[in-house]
Amino acid sequence: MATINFGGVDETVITREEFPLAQAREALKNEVIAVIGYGVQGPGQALNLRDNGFNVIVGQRKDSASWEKAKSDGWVEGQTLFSIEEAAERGTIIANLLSDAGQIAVWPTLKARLTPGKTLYFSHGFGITFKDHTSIVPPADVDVILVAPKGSGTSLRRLFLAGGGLNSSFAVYQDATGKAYEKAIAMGIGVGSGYLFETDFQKEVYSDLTGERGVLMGALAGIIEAQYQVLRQRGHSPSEAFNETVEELTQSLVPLVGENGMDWMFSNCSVTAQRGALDWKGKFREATMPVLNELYDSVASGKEAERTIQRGSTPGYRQELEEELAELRESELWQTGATVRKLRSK
Ligand SMILES: NC(=O)c1ccc[n+]([C@@H]2O[C@H](COP(=O)([O-])OP(=O)(O)OC[C@H]3O[C@@H](n4cnc5c(N)ncnc54)[C@H](O)[C@@H]3O)[C@@H](O)[C@H]2O)c1
Ligand SMILES: CC(C)(O)[C@@H](O)C(=O)O
Ligand SMILES: [Mg+2]
Ligand SMILES: [Mg+2]
Repeated sequence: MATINFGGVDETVITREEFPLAQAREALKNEVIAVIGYGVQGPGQALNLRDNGFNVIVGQRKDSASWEKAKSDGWVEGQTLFSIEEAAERGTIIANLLSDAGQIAVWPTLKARLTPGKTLYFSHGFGITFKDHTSIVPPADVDVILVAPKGSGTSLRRLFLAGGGLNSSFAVYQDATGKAYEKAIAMGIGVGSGYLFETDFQKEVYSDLTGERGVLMGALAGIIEAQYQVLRQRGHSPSEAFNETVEELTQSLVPLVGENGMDWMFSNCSVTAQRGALDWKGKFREATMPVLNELYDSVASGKEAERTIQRGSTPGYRQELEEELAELRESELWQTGATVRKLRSK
């Protein structure tokens, strides 16, 4: 644990130096970690845990595409790859990495195998926080912990392979054994996190749902569409509109922000750009603040959870999502993007 000053505010966080991998392995040496679900976060966490030397098994629906993917990632049927029921039976830490809506249908299966002293692990505060909608209420004699990597499972794995890590939040909801806190931190290190910051289940889900619907995904996609449309309507070519909206953002400016902050990116642009961007930044902030507050209210009221569950438990929903993503992919904007990406190396 170290107290670190974040922009003037002290926070207690855990770094990999303070809680090294060897300590995490020692803390979980008697545990069998059953990763249930092999979608996006499942593979990232299971493979990182396995490569970090933990005792890991995977539980997944048989005869699904994810079952085949697990096999091709080296999980062996009957040894490290099982049905959900069998993995939950064998696991002492049950890592519930099913989709948030899918967790509802599978909950009775997991609950029946959560014998005293076991640990229930999540990567989202969704199921527990919105228990009025999910009915996920763990038995009192199990530990309930959370590690939520702040990024895609794909990036978690890629960064791990490159020697880095995604920062994760962690939380303890229920400490039946007195060891829940240590287990949560050890799991955080095991899955390949960068630094770990403490939260609670409600704060995790409120911030996560806001972030992904806001700046990280929803607002990003929306503002890109708006600027592209304005440029196209004002007579600019697809190439010009796309480069000025997306390609430059991803290839030049956001990497500079990631490297050394917003002012660093600004200072690597012309003074003309800096003056204009500083003048317009406030307008964008003020214009989006009401939308972001509306979004937060929608999350906190449970409306977003209700919709996630309602849509996510509708048969054919994955197909519906695929169709919406295909529509995005086939739009002029993103078709232009595909062409621009092909031309990158030419
Ligand atoms: N996707 C990410 O990178 C990411 C990042 C941080 C946290 N999370 C959280 O991690 C958890 C897993 O997310 P994900 O995106 O990997 O999930 P996902 O949508 O990819 O689904 C994971 C697995 O759940 C299975 N599944 C869904 N419904 C099922 C059902 N009824 N019965 C049996 N299996 C079922 C699917 O086959 C799939 O293999 C969620 O709580 C999510 O909020 C995800
Ligand atoms: C990767 C994200 C957006 O951070 C995660 O929250 C998710 O739900 O997939
Ligand atoms: Mg999320
Ligand atoms: Mg997230």
